[in-house]
Amino acid sequence: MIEIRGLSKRFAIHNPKEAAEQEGEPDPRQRGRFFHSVESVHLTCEPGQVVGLVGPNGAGKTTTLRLLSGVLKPDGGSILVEGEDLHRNGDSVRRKIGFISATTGLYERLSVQENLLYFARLYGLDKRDSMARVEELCEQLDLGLFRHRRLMDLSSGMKQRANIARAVIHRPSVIIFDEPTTGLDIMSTETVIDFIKMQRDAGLPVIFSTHHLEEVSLLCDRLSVIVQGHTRFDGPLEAFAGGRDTTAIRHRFMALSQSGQDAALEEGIDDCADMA
Ligand SMILES: Nc1ncnc2c1ncn2[C@@H]1O[C@H](COP(=O)(O)OP(=O)(O)OP(=O)(O)O)[C@@H](O)[C@H]1O
Repeated sequence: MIEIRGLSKRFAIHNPKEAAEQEGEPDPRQRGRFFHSVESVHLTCEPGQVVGLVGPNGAGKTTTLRLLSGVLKPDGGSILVEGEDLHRNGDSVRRKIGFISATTGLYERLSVQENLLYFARLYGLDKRDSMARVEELCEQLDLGLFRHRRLMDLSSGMKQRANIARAVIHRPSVIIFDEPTTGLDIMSTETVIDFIKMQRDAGLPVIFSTHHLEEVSLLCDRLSVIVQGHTRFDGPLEAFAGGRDTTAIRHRFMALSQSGQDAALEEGIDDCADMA
């Protein structure tokens, strides 16, 4: 199980004066020398559940997932993974996590198989187990035909599938994927969606961010909506829009995004009354 409570993260602004003088609506998250990327984020994901993390551009999804993966350190709040505090037991918790984002990458000059074997060795898998794991993941992610090609010779969809294989080579017990299907064609998207379902069916908690509400409707048990650094909804998908209808989810999402932005501008934000 993953539990995030009251998470916050701010970044120092390179040029605070110039940023404050920019044209357009001022961003209420810029205060003094800091930009408060994540201000109050809550999220729960049980084993065998898929949680969709959604929000407008710049809402704080990637920052949240990077905090959750241990890549960034929070300024406040807590992250518990299977009852362990990420920032007290960093190494042990990070080993439990399979994380991909736009910045996690592979060695371009190595083949898919060479990359996977390299990362398997880093995680301490023995030779036979590493090979078995590579076979298994190449089959699950439909990479068999490309496993001996160098990364630099692959399309972005194939690279993303190889990237996912790398993220889970060590059999993590928690899956965190940042926009796993962005830029993928229909076939690759299907492969990634099926892979997420496989992880869920194996009893793992899965959190992924997306802009595709059809994926939310198809995959998610719970939804977490972030607007301007604040969680505005965290609960079962059914409670969000009364079902799985994509149009209803879209309407509710649009309304929540607008009211979240208005609330952020007015300051004094209360956490969402919808939270279940
Ligand atoms: N290192 C950083 N320094 C300063 N600001 C940052 C930094 N990282 C993120 N931000 C800001 O924090 C806000 C949230 O960024 P984040 O990437 O988490 O949003 P997001 O919800 O993932 O957006 P998108 O949907 O566009 O990917 C943005 O305004 C971004 O510019």
